[in-house]
Amino acid sequence: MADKHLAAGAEPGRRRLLKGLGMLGGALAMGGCPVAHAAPAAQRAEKTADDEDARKQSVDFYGEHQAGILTPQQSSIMLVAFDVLAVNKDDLVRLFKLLTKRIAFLTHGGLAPATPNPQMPPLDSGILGAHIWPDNLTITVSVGSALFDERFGLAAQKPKKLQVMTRFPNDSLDASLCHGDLLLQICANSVDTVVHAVRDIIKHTPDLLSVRWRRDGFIGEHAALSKGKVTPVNLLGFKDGTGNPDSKNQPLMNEVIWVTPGQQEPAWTHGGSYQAVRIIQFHVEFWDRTPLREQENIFGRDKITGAPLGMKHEHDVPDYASDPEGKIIPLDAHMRLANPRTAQTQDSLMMRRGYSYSQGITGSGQLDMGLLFVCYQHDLEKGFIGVQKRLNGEPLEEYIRPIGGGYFFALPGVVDAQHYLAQPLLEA
Ligand SMILES: C=CC1=C(C)c2cc3[nH]c(cc4nc(cc5[nH]c(cc1n2)c(C)c5CCC(=O)O)C(CCC(=O)O)=C4C)c(C)c3C=C
Ligand SMILES: [Fe+2]
Repeated sequence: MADKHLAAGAEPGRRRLLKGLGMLGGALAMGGCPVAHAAPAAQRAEKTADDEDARKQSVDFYGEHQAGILTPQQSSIMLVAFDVLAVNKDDLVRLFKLLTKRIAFLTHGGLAPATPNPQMPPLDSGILGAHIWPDNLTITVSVGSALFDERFGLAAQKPKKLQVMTRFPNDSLDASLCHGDLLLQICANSVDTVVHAVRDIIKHTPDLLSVRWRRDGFIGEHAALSKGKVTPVNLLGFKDGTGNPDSKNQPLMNEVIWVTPGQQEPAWTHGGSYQAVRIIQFHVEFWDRTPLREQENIFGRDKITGAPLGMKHEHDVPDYASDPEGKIIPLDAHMRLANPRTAQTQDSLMMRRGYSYSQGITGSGQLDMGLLFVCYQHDLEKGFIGVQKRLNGEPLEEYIRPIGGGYFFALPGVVDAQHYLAQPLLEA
Protein backbone atom coordinates (compact mmCIF):
# COMPACT_ATOMS: atom_id res chain seq x y z
CA MET A 1 0.00 0.00 0.00
CA ALA A 2 1.43 3.35 -0.97
CA ASP A 3 1.24 6.26 1.44
CA LYS A 4 -0.60 8.66 -0.84
CA HIS A 5 0.55 11.73 1.02
CA LEU A 6 4.02 10.48 1.80
CA ALA A 7 5.75 13.61 0.46
CA ALA A 8 3.44 15.88 2.37
CA GLY A 9 3.23 13.55 5.35
CA ALA A 10 6.84 12.52 5.82
CA GLU A 11 8.18 16.05 5.92
CA PRO A 12 6.34 17.33 9.00
CA GLY A 13 7.10 14.09 10.79
CA ARG A 14 10.80 14.42 10.08
CA ARG A 15 10.72 18.12 10.88
CA ARG A 16 9.06 17.39 14.17
CA LEU A 17 11.44 14.54 14.94
CA LEU A 18 14.52 16.69 14.23
CA LYS A 19 13.03 19.62 16.08
CA GLY A 20 12.36 17.31 19.02
CA LEU A 21 15.93 16.10 18.99
CA GLY A 22 17.17 19.71 18.72
CA MET A 23 15.08 20.79 21.68
CA LEU A 24 16.27 17.81 23.67
CA GLY A 25 19.93 18.59 22.86
CA GLY A 26 19.47 22.25 23.77
CA ALA A 27 17.79 21.48 27.02
CA LEU A 28 20.41 18.91 27.99
CA ALA A 29 23.21 21.32 27.08
CA MET A 30 21.67 23.80 29.52
CA GLY A 31 21.69 21.04 32.11
CA GLY A 32 17.94 21.17 32.32
CA CYS A 33 15.09 18.74 31.95
CA PRO A 34 13.45 19.21 28.52
CA VAL A 35 9.93 18.47 29.69
CA ALA A 36 10.12 21.07 32.45
CA HIS A 37 10.20 23.96 29.95
CA ALA A 38 7.07 25.22 28.27
CA ALA A 39 7.49 25.40 24.47
CA PRO A 40 7.69 28.97 23.17
CA ALA A 41 4.62 30.18 21.25
CA ALA A 42 6.29 29.79 17.82
CA GLN A 43 7.14 26.16 18.54
CA ARG A 44 3.64 25.50 19.80
CA ALA A 45 2.21 26.99 16.59
CA GLU A 46 4.52 24.82 14.49
CA LYS A 47 3.48 21.76 16.47
CA THR A 48 -0.18 22.56 15.80
CA ALA A 49 0.59 22.89 12.07
CA ASP A 50 2.43 19.55 12.16
CA ASP A 51 -0.52 17.90 13.92
CA GLU A 52 -2.84 19.22 11.21
CA ASP A 53 -0.52 17.87 8.48
CA ALA A 54 -0.47 14.49 10.22
CA ARG A 55 -4.28 14.39 10.22
CA LYS A 56 -4.27 14.78 6.43
CA GLN A 57 -1.98 11.81 5.79
CA SER A 58 -3.71 8.80 4.28
CA VAL A 59 -2.93 5.24 3.35
CA ASP A 60 -4.61 3.81 0.24
CA PHE A 61 -7.36 1.36 1.08
CA TYR A 62 -7.40 -0.19 -2.40
CA GLY A 63 -4.69 -2.58 -3.52
CA GLU A 64 -3.66 -6.19 -3.94
CA HIS A 65 -3.04 -6.51 -0.19
CA GLN A 66 -4.78 -4.88 2.74
CA ALA A 67 -3.18 -1.86 4.38
CA GLY A 68 -1.98 -2.20 7.97
CA ILE A 69 0.20 -5.25 7.40
CA LEU A 70 3.33 -3.75 5.83
CA THR A 71 2.29 -0.13 6.55
CA PRO A 72 4.77 1.56 8.92
CA GLN A 73 3.26 1.39 12.39
CA GLN A 74 1.02 4.32 13.33
CA SER A 75 1.07 5.37 16.98
CA SER A 76 -2.30 3.91 18.05
CA ILE A 77 -3.98 0.57 17.63
CA MET A 78 -7.23 -1.04 18.62
CA LEU A 79 -7.80 -4.75 18.18
CA VAL A 80 -11.49 -5.62 18.19
CA ALA A 81 -12.74 -9.17 17.78
CA PHE A 82 -16.36 -9.78 16.86
CA ASP A 83 -18.86 -12.60 16.77
CA VAL A 84 -20.72 -12.42 13.48
CA LEU A 85 -24.51 -12.25 13.93
CA ALA A 86 -25.30 -12.73 10.23
CA VAL A 87 -27.64 -15.68 9.84
CA ASN A 88 -26.97 -16.63 6.24
CA LYS A 89 -24.59 -16.00 3.38
CA ASP A 90 -26.60 -13.05 2.02
CA ASP A 91 -26.24 -11.36 5.39
CA LEU A 92 -22.52 -12.08 5.33
CA VAL A 93 -22.20 -10.49 1.90
CA ARG A 94 -24.08 -7.47 3.27
CA LEU A 95 -21.66 -7.31 6.20
CA PHE A 96 -18.53 -7.34 4.04
CA LYS A 97 -19.99 -4.81 1.59
CA LEU A 98 -20.84 -2.54 4.51
CA LEU A 99 -17.36 -2.94 6.04
CA THR A 100 -15.78 -2.14 2.69
CA LYS A 101 -17.87 1.01 2.31
CA ARG A 102 -17.17 2.27 5.82
CA ILE A 103 -13.43 1.52 5.66
CA ALA A 104 -13.08 3.11 2.21
CA PHE A 105 -14.75 6.27 3.53
CA LEU A 106 -13.00 6.48 6.90
CA THR A 107 -9.51 5.88 5.48
CA HIS A 108 -10.02 8.44 2.72
CA GLY A 109 -11.84 11.00 4.87
CA GLY A 110 -14.44 13.60 3.99
CA LEU A 111 -17.18 15.71 5.48
CA ALA A 112 -18.97 14.18 8.44
CA PRO A 113 -22.51 13.49 7.23
CA ALA A 114 -25.06 16.04 8.42
CA THR A 115 -28.01 14.65 10.36
CA PRO A 116 -31.15 15.41 8.32
CA ASN A 117 -33.63 14.86 11.15
CA PRO A 118 -32.83 15.96 14.73
CA GLN A 119 -35.42 13.47 16.00
CA MET A 120 -33.05 10.74 14.77
CA PRO A 121 -29.62 9.83 16.17
CA PRO A 122 -26.75 11.76 14.55
CA LEU A 123 -25.27 9.97 11.55
CA ASP A 124 -21.75 10.49 12.91
CA SER A 125 -20.51 10.44 16.51
CA GLY A 126 -19.10 13.95 15.95
CA ILE A 127 -15.93 13.28 17.92
CA LEU A 128 -13.69 14.34 15.02
CA GLY A 129 -15.71 17.46 14.20
CA ALA A 130 -17.20 18.46 10.86
CA HIS A 131 -14.38 17.02 8.76
CA ILE A 132 -13.16 13.47 9.15
CA TRP A 133 -9.46 13.50 8.30
CA PRO A 134 -7.84 10.16 7.41
CA ASP A 135 -5.04 10.55 9.99
CA ASN A 136 -3.20 7.58 8.45
CA LEU A 137 -6.04 5.29 9.44
CA THR A 138 -5.84 1.65 8.38
CA ILE A 139 -8.46 -0.95 9.21
CA THR A 140 -7.29 -4.47 8.50
CA VAL A 141 -9.97 -7.15 8.38
CA SER A 142 -9.26 -10.76 9.30
CA VAL A 143 -11.46 -13.80 9.75
CA GLY A 144 -11.22 -16.60 12.32
CA SER A 145 -11.65 -20.31 11.68
CA ALA A 146 -15.16 -20.16 13.25
CA LEU A 147 -16.42 -18.25 10.20
CA PHE A 148 -15.90 -21.45 8.22
CA ASP A 149 -18.25 -23.55 10.38
CA GLU A 150 -21.66 -24.75 9.16
CA ARG A 151 -23.38 -21.31 9.30
CA PHE A 152 -22.39 -19.96 5.89
CA GLY A 153 -21.40 -23.04 3.89
CA LEU A 154 -17.79 -21.90 3.62
CA ALA A 155 -16.07 -24.97 5.10
CA ALA A 156 -14.46 -26.03 1.80
CA GLN A 157 -12.93 -22.56 1.42
CA LYS A 158 -11.18 -22.47 4.79
CA PRO A 159 -7.49 -21.50 4.59
CA LYS A 160 -5.65 -24.79 5.10
CA LYS A 161 -3.60 -23.72 8.12
CA LEU A 162 -6.29 -21.70 9.89
CA GLN A 163 -7.17 -23.22 13.26
CA VAL A 164 -8.36 -22.34 16.75
CA MET A 165 -5.52 -21.09 18.95
CA THR A 166 -4.76 -23.69 21.61
CA ARG A 167 -2.82 -23.28 24.84
CA PHE A 168 0.99 -23.23 24.96
CA PRO A 169 2.64 -24.40 28.22
CA ASN A 170 3.15 -20.88 29.69
CA ASP A 171 -0.30 -19.59 28.69
CA SER A 172 -3.04 -18.53 31.13
CA LEU A 173 -5.67 -17.90 28.49
CA ASP A 174 -8.79 -16.02 29.53
CA ALA A 175 -11.67 -17.24 27.33
CA SER A 176 -13.20 -13.75 27.27
CA LEU A 177 -10.06 -12.45 25.50
CA CYS A 178 -9.73 -15.16 22.87
CA HIS A 179 -10.77 -15.96 19.29
CA GLY A 180 -13.58 -14.39 17.23
CA ASP A 181 -15.25 -14.78 13.82
CA LEU A 182 -13.76 -11.49 12.66
CA LEU A 183 -10.97 -9.22 13.84
CA LEU A 184 -10.41 -5.56 13.05
CA GLN A 185 -6.93 -4.16 13.53
CA ILE A 186 -7.52 -0.40 13.57
CA CYS A 187 -4.40 1.79 13.48
CA ALA A 188 -4.04 5.58 13.14
CA ASN A 189 -1.94 8.56 14.11
CA SER A 190 -4.21 9.33 17.03
CA VAL A 191 -6.49 7.58 19.49
CA ASP A 192 -9.56 9.70 18.66
CA THR A 193 -9.41 8.60 15.01
CA VAL A 194 -9.24 4.96 16.10
CA VAL A 195 -12.17 5.39 18.50
CA HIS A 196 -14.19 7.26 15.88
CA ALA A 197 -13.61 4.44 13.38
CA VAL A 198 -14.69 1.63 15.69
CA ARG A 199 -17.81 3.54 16.73
CA ASP A 200 -18.68 4.20 13.10
CA ILE A 201 -18.39 0.54 12.23
CA ILE A 202 -20.34 -0.66 15.25
CA LYS A 203 -23.06 1.91 14.59
CA HIS A 204 -23.48 0.63 11.02
CA THR A 205 -23.56 -3.09 11.87
CA PRO A 206 -25.93 -3.55 14.85
CA ASP A 207 -27.57 -6.68 13.41
CA LEU A 208 -24.36 -8.10 11.96
CA LEU A 209 -21.59 -7.83 14.56
CA SER A 210 -21.26 -8.21 18.32
CA VAL A 211 -18.03 -7.23 20.10
CA ARG A 212 -16.30 -10.19 21.70
CA TRP A 213 -13.12 -8.60 23.07
CA ARG A 214 -11.05 -5.52 22.51
CA ARG A 215 -7.63 -4.11 23.48
CA ASP A 216 -6.01 -0.72 22.81
CA GLY A 217 -2.29 -0.16 22.34
CA PHE A 218 0.35 2.38 21.48
CA ILE A 219 3.93 2.85 20.36
CA GLY A 220 6.13 5.83 21.19
CA GLU A 221 5.62 8.98 19.11
CA HIS A 222 9.29 8.98 18.14
CA ALA A 223 8.96 5.58 16.42
CA ALA A 224 5.55 6.34 14.91
CA LEU A 225 6.71 9.63 13.37
CA SER A 226 9.74 7.96 11.82
CA LYS A 227 7.56 5.92 9.42
CA GLY A 228 9.29 2.68 10.26
CA LYS A 229 12.84 4.01 10.48
CA VAL A 230 12.98 4.02 14.28
CA THR A 231 12.15 0.75 16.05
CA PRO A 232 9.50 0.99 18.79
CA VAL A 233 10.62 0.24 22.35
CA ASN A 234 8.43 -2.19 24.30
CA LEU A 235 7.47 -1.86 27.98
CA LEU A 236 10.42 -4.04 29.01
CA GLY A 237 12.60 -1.27 27.56
CA PHE A 238 13.93 -3.13 24.48
CA LYS A 239 13.67 -2.18 20.83
CA ASP A 240 11.09 -4.58 19.42
CA GLY A 241 10.86 -5.17 15.67
CA THR A 242 14.53 -4.90 14.65
CA GLY A 243 14.70 -8.39 13.16
CA ASN A 244 11.64 -7.93 10.93
CA PRO A 245 12.19 -8.81 7.27
CA ASP A 246 12.49 -5.83 4.91
CA SER A 247 8.94 -4.81 3.94
CA LYS A 248 10.27 -3.09 0.79
CA ASN A 249 11.68 -6.37 -0.53
CA GLN A 250 8.71 -7.56 -2.58
CA PRO A 251 10.06 -11.00 -3.56
CA LEU A 252 10.78 -11.66 0.13
CA MET A 253 7.29 -10.48 1.12
CA ASN A 254 5.81 -12.87 -1.46
CA GLU A 255 7.91 -15.66 0.00
CA VAL A 256 7.22 -15.14 3.69
CA ILE A 257 4.21 -12.84 4.26
CA TRP A 258 1.63 -13.23 1.48
CA VAL A 259 -0.17 -16.43 0.58
CA THR A 260 0.73 -17.09 -3.06
CA PRO A 261 -0.41 -19.52 -5.78
CA GLY A 262 2.56 -21.83 -5.06
CA GLN A 263 0.93 -22.89 -1.78
CA GLN A 264 -1.76 -25.55 -1.52
CA GLU A 265 -4.40 -23.00 -0.50
CA PRO A 266 -7.84 -22.05 -1.88
CA ALA A 267 -7.38 -19.51 -4.71
CA TRP A 268 -9.31 -16.76 -2.89
CA THR A 269 -6.61 -16.58 -0.18
CA HIS A 270 -3.91 -15.32 -2.56
CA GLY A 271 -2.72 -11.91 -1.43
CA GLY A 272 -3.89 -12.50 2.15
CA SER A 273 -1.82 -13.44 5.16
CA TYR A 274 -2.13 -15.51 8.33
CA GLN A 275 -2.33 -13.33 11.43
CA ALA A 276 -1.48 -14.42 14.98
CA VAL A 277 -2.52 -12.17 17.86
CA ARG A 278 -1.41 -12.60 21.45
CA ILE A 279 -2.20 -10.45 24.46
CA ILE A 280 0.88 -10.88 26.65
CA GLN A 281 0.94 -9.45 30.15
CA PHE A 282 4.31 -8.37 31.60
CA HIS A 283 5.40 -8.71 35.23
CA VAL A 284 7.06 -5.28 35.07
CA GLU A 285 7.68 -4.90 38.81
CA PHE A 286 9.72 -8.13 38.77
CA TRP A 287 11.46 -7.15 35.50
CA ASP A 288 12.48 -3.74 36.87
CA ARG A 289 14.34 -5.52 39.71
CA THR A 290 16.24 -7.79 37.31
CA PRO A 291 19.92 -6.96 36.64
CA LEU A 292 20.63 -5.32 33.28
CA ARG A 293 23.05 -8.08 32.22
CA GLU A 294 20.36 -10.70 32.83
CA GLN A 295 17.75 -8.68 30.90
CA GLU A 296 20.12 -8.37 27.94
CA ASN A 297 20.96 -12.07 27.99
CA ILE A 298 17.25 -12.89 27.97
CA PHE A 299 16.78 -11.11 24.64
CA GLY A 300 20.36 -11.39 23.27
CA ARG A 301 20.54 -7.67 22.58
CA ASP A 302 21.97 -4.52 24.13
CA LYS A 303 19.19 -2.63 25.92
CA ILE A 304 20.19 0.83 24.70
CA THR A 305 21.47 0.31 21.15
CA GLY A 306 19.43 -2.78 20.33
CA ALA A 307 22.57 -4.33 18.81
CA PRO A 308 23.10 -8.09 19.12
CA LEU A 309 25.33 -8.73 22.17
CA GLY A 310 28.99 -8.35 21.20
CA MET A 311 28.12 -6.08 18.25
CA LYS A 312 27.80 -2.34 17.79
CA HIS A 313 24.76 -1.43 15.73
CA GLU A 314 21.08 -2.30 15.94
CA HIS A 315 20.94 -3.86 12.48
CA ASP A 316 24.21 -5.81 12.72
CA VAL A 317 23.52 -9.44 11.89
CA PRO A 318 24.41 -11.95 14.62
CA ASP A 319 26.79 -14.73 13.58
CA TYR A 320 25.58 -17.71 15.59
CA ALA A 321 27.89 -20.12 13.74
CA SER A 322 30.89 -18.38 15.30
CA ASP A 323 29.34 -18.63 18.79
CA PRO A 324 28.19 -22.28 18.90
CA GLU A 325 28.24 -22.51 22.71
CA GLY A 326 26.36 -19.28 23.25
CA LYS A 327 29.20 -17.52 25.07
CA ILE A 328 28.24 -14.18 23.56
CA ILE A 329 24.57 -14.65 22.76
CA PRO A 330 23.10 -17.36 25.01
CA LEU A 331 21.64 -20.36 23.19
CA ASP A 332 18.32 -19.70 24.93
CA ALA A 333 18.24 -15.96 24.18
CA HIS A 334 14.81 -14.96 22.86
CA MET A 335 16.04 -13.73 19.49
CA ARG A 336 18.29 -16.73 18.94
CA LEU A 337 15.48 -19.19 19.57
CA ALA A 338 12.99 -17.12 17.58
CA ASN A 339 15.24 -16.90 14.54
CA PRO A 340 18.27 -19.20 14.55
CA ARG A 341 19.05 -17.83 11.07
CA THR A 342 19.59 -21.21 9.41
CA ALA A 343 18.49 -22.22 5.91
CA GLN A 344 15.84 -24.49 7.48
CA THR A 345 14.26 -21.66 9.49
CA GLN A 346 14.11 -19.15 6.61
CA ASP A 347 10.44 -19.97 5.97
CA SER A 348 9.51 -19.29 9.61
CA LEU A 349 10.05 -15.56 9.07
CA MET A 350 7.19 -13.27 10.04
CA MET A 351 6.29 -9.56 10.11
CA ARG A 352 5.76 -8.49 13.72
CA ARG A 353 3.63 -5.43 14.44
CA GLY A 354 3.67 -5.20 18.21
CA TYR A 355 2.07 -2.49 20.35
CA SER A 356 2.29 -1.81 24.09
CA TYR A 357 -0.79 -1.70 26.27
CA SER A 358 -1.22 -0.24 29.75
CA GLN A 359 -4.51 -0.20 31.59
CA GLY A 360 -4.68 0.11 35.36
CA ILE A 361 -3.92 -2.78 37.68
CA THR A 362 -4.47 -6.52 37.70
CA GLY A 363 -6.62 -8.36 40.24
CA SER A 364 -3.48 -8.95 42.30
CA GLY A 365 -2.52 -5.25 42.38
CA GLN A 366 0.25 -5.35 39.77
CA LEU A 367 0.57 -2.80 36.96
CA ASP A 368 -1.51 -4.22 34.11
CA MET A 369 0.66 -3.71 31.06
CA GLY A 370 2.19 -5.74 28.31
CA LEU A 371 2.37 -6.40 24.62
CA LEU A 372 -0.24 -6.75 21.92
CA PHE A 373 1.78 -9.17 19.84
CA VAL A 374 0.57 -9.21 16.23
CA CYS A 375 2.38 -10.99 13.42
CA TYR A 376 1.71 -11.86 9.79
CA GLN A 377 3.06 -14.76 7.78
CA HIS A 378 2.31 -16.87 4.73
CA ASP A 379 2.06 -20.07 6.76
CA LEU A 380 0.77 -20.05 10.34
CA GLU A 381 2.33 -23.38 11.27
CA LYS A 382 5.79 -22.61 9.92
CA GLY A 383 5.56 -19.04 11.21
CA PHE A 384 3.98 -18.23 14.56
CA ILE A 385 3.25 -21.76 15.79
CA GLY A 386 6.70 -23.12 14.88
CA VAL A 387 8.48 -20.12 16.39
CA GLN A 388 6.39 -20.22 19.59
CA LYS A 389 7.25 -23.92 19.97
CA ARG A 390 10.94 -23.02 19.81
CA LEU A 391 10.35 -20.29 22.42
CA ASN A 392 8.53 -22.61 24.85
CA GLY A 393 10.55 -22.74 28.10
CA GLU A 394 12.68 -19.66 27.27
CA PRO A 395 13.98 -17.57 30.23
CA LEU A 396 11.65 -14.68 29.21
CA GLU A 397 8.66 -16.80 30.30
CA GLU A 398 9.28 -15.94 33.96
CA TYR A 399 8.34 -12.34 33.19
CA ILE A 400 5.35 -12.78 30.92
CA ARG A 401 1.87 -14.29 30.89
CA PRO A 402 0.03 -14.76 27.58
CA ILE A 403 -3.65 -14.22 28.41
CA GLY A 404 -5.51 -13.98 25.10
CA GLY A 405 -5.56 -13.59 21.34
CA GLY A 406 -6.31 -15.87 18.46
CA TYR A 407 -5.43 -16.95 14.95
CA PHE A 408 -6.99 -15.19 11.98
CA PHE A 409 -6.63 -14.88 8.24
CA ALA A 410 -6.14 -11.32 6.94
CA LEU A 411 -8.21 -11.06 3.76
CA PRO A 412 -6.61 -10.16 0.43
CA GLY A 413 -6.93 -6.50 -0.54
CA VAL A 414 -9.79 -4.86 -2.46
CA VAL A 415 -8.45 -3.84 -5.85
CA ASP A 416 -10.88 -1.01 -6.62
CA ALA A 417 -14.22 0.57 -5.75
CA GLN A 418 -16.10 -2.03 -7.85
CA HIS A 419 -15.07 -4.80 -5.45
CA TYR A 420 -15.58 -5.60 -1.76
CA LEU A 421 -13.73 -7.35 1.05
CA ALA A 422 -14.00 -11.17 1.03
CA GLN A 423 -15.67 -11.09 -2.40
CA PRO A 424 -13.45 -13.87 -3.82
CA LEU A 425 -14.32 -16.02 -0.78
CA LEU A 426 -18.05 -15.34 -0.90
CA GLU A 427 -18.32 -15.72 -4.65
CA ALA A 428 -15.93 -18.71 -4.95
C1 LIG B 1 6.13 -16.65 18.42
C2 LIG B 1 6.63 -15.51 18.11
C3 LIG B 1 7.09 -14.49 19.08
C4 LIG B 1 6.53 -14.13 20.28
C5 LIG B 1 5.28 -14.65 20.95
C6 LIG B 1 7.36 -13.10 20.80
C7 LIG B 1 7.15 -12.48 22.04
C8 LIG B 1 7.89 -11.42 22.51
N1 LIG B 1 8.98 -10.81 21.92
C9 LIG B 1 9.44 -9.81 22.72
C10 LIG B 1 10.54 -8.98 22.47
C11 LIG B 1 11.46 -9.14 21.44
N2 LIG B 1 11.37 -10.01 20.41
C12 LIG B 1 12.47 -9.89 19.60
C13 LIG B 1 12.74 -10.60 18.46
C14 LIG B 1 11.88 -11.54 17.89
N3 LIG B 1 10.76 -12.09 18.43
C15 LIG B 1 10.21 -12.97 17.55
C16 LIG B 1 9.06 -13.72 17.75
C17 LIG B 1 8.24 -13.68 18.87
N4 LIG B 1 8.36 -12.87 19.94
C18 LIG B 1 11.01 -12.97 16.40
C19 LIG B 1 10.74 -13.77 15.16
C20 LIG B 1 12.06 -12.10 16.60
C21 LIG B 1 13.17 -11.76 15.61
C22 LIG B 1 14.40 -12.53 15.88
C23 LIG B 1 15.47 -12.20 14.87
O1 LIG B 1 15.16 -12.17 13.67
O2 LIG B 1 16.63 -12.03 15.27
C24 LIG B 1 13.32 -8.88 20.17
C25 LIG B 1 14.67 -8.46 19.63
C26 LIG B 1 14.57 -7.32 18.68
C27 LIG B 1 13.79 -7.63 17.43
O3 LIG B 1 14.28 -8.28 16.52
O4 LIG B 1 12.63 -7.25 17.39
C28 LIG B 1 12.69 -8.40 21.29
C29 LIG B 1 13.16 -7.32 22.21
C30 LIG B 1 8.60 -9.77 23.83
C31 LIG B 1 8.75 -8.79 24.97
C32 LIG B 1 7.66 -10.77 23.71
C33 LIG B 1 6.58 -11.18 24.60
C34 LIG B 1 6.46 -10.97 25.79
FE1 LIG C 1 9.94 -11.54 20.27
